[in-house]
Amino acid sequence: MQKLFDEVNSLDKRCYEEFSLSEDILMEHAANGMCEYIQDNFEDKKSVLIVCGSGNNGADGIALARLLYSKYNVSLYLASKPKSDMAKLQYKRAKALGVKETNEVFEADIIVDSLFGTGLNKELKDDAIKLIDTLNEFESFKISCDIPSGVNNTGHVSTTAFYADLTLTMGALKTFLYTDNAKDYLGKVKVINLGVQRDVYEVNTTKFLLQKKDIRLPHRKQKNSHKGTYGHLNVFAGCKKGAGIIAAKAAFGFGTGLVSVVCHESLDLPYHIMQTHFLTKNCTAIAIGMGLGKYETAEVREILRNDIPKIIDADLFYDEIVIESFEKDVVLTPHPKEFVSLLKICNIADITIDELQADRFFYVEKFCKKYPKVVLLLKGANVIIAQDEYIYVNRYGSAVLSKGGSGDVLAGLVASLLAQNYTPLDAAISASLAHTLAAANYKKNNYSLIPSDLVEEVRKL
Ligand SMILES: NC(=O)C1=CN([C@@H]2O[C@H](COP(=O)(O)OP(=O)(O)OC[C@H]3O[C@@H](n4cnc5c(N)ncnc54)[C@H](OP(=O)(O)O)[C@@H]3O)[C@@H](O)[C@H]2O)[C@@H](O)CC1
Ligand SMILES: Nc1ncnc2c1ncn2[C@@H]1O[C@H](COP(=O)(O)OP(=O)(O)O)[C@@H](O)[C@H]1O
Ligand SMILES: [K+]
Repeated sequence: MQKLFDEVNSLDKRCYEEFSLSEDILMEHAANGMCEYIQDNFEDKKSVLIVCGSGNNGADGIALARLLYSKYNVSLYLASKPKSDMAKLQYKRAKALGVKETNEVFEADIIVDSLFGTGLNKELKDDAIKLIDTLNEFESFKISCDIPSGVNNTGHVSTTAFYADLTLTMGALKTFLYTDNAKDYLGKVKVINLGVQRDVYEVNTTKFLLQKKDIRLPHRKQKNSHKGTYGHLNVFAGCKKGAGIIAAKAAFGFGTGLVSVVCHESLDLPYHIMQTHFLTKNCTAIAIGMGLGKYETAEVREILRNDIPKIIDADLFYDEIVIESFEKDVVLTPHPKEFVSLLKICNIADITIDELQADRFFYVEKFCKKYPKVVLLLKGANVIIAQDEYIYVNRYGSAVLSKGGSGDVLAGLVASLLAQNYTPLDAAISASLAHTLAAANYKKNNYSLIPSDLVEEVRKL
């Protein structure tokens, strides 16, 4: 796991106050980090266009121009006059050296976006939009300094943003880089150390970016075991039975010893999945919500109130009886539309999907503050998993998963680990990683995956 921070100003401040570093030293390291990347990856004399704004993000860019000067063919484009003290100082230094300025942007080998960083505090004006759109048209290798310009400090992109191939972010990873809206703009992300090693710069946090190594697969250590050792999952299937059946198959392939589909009607199930009309006695986890038309409210209420760990999905996010489960061991897996409904049912917020997506972390935190026992897994291009004040982000998913049924597979994977005695939080984290890493292993193309392919890939992890 890597640490995430909502803001890094306080971390910069700590460097000044506790380590006697200065703004100049931090900025020199920021610029030097970018310079080193360019030197390590591009031959001498390549053309580098550095596009700078008026604040310290621009100042980083101007300092970079100085460091690259003479080894590379550097052009500085000032979108606005240097305004911050550091920008003025860096400009004076660059000028003294003779760094070339240009009045027009062009398709250089490398473009560095130093327009706006953490200080983007209002809507982009027309000239900035036009500039960013022009830069985006170029085939150059594009580097964003700190943050792709146009992504704001909640991770929202309201008009446009710079499409980076690489974001060189300063000091530490910022939480808001990992919203769905920012995902297309980031490119690869590397952290640049600012005068001290990253682990010194960073402080304690409750927010983390998941890494592949954080997955815990349900490997079996016990030799003396039987199918019951690995749990009995009950998946409730209602009117849209397919959803429950996909989840059941995914769960079986991910290690659960016994999987039953609970349905009042007779189903045609694969031979290894059992059918039951009511909850089984030895049930160790429940998956409920997917396509759940036919169940009586009283029956569902009773299930939600029992103490068996459960994962709740889909239809139940439109029904306030879901709240019955919030003091129990539960994982909720809404997609954004379902989460908007959940927020409303829970009297937390009455917002649109766009409003949610513009500030995903804020609403997740609001929900978890009110229901600290619940594990919430908010689906999306970047999945957020949260419990109480802890937040984990899974960035490994891709558009290959944008298909009906992908969510049902995820529900099955979470359920499988719950049935095998994982805590709700561990189940959500490892299931989400398995889901996205399996999708990434599907190599045919990025459009043809179907749920059974995904289950196959999960089985090969
Ligand atoms: N602190 C440190 O030690 C270190 C800081 N570092 C670097 O500093 C960056 C933060 O710098 P920052 O705070 O100066 O903000 P920045 O992103 O340059 O933007 C502010 C400028 O943009 C302007 N502006 C804003 N929105 C606008 C809009 N829509 N349209 C037009 N203009 C707009 C705003 O104008 P104003 O609000 O004043 O009118 C102001 O002039 C950070 O991302 C990192 O790269 C690193 O070197 C490491 C050490
Ligand atoms: N562009 C994407 N990038 C990453 N993950 C995605 C993307 N599109 C969809 N997903 C993932 O696919 C799953 C879709 O779930 P959902 O919308 O509930 O589907 P369904 O209910 O049809 O099974 C979620 O886990 C979501 O995070
Ligand atoms: K930038």
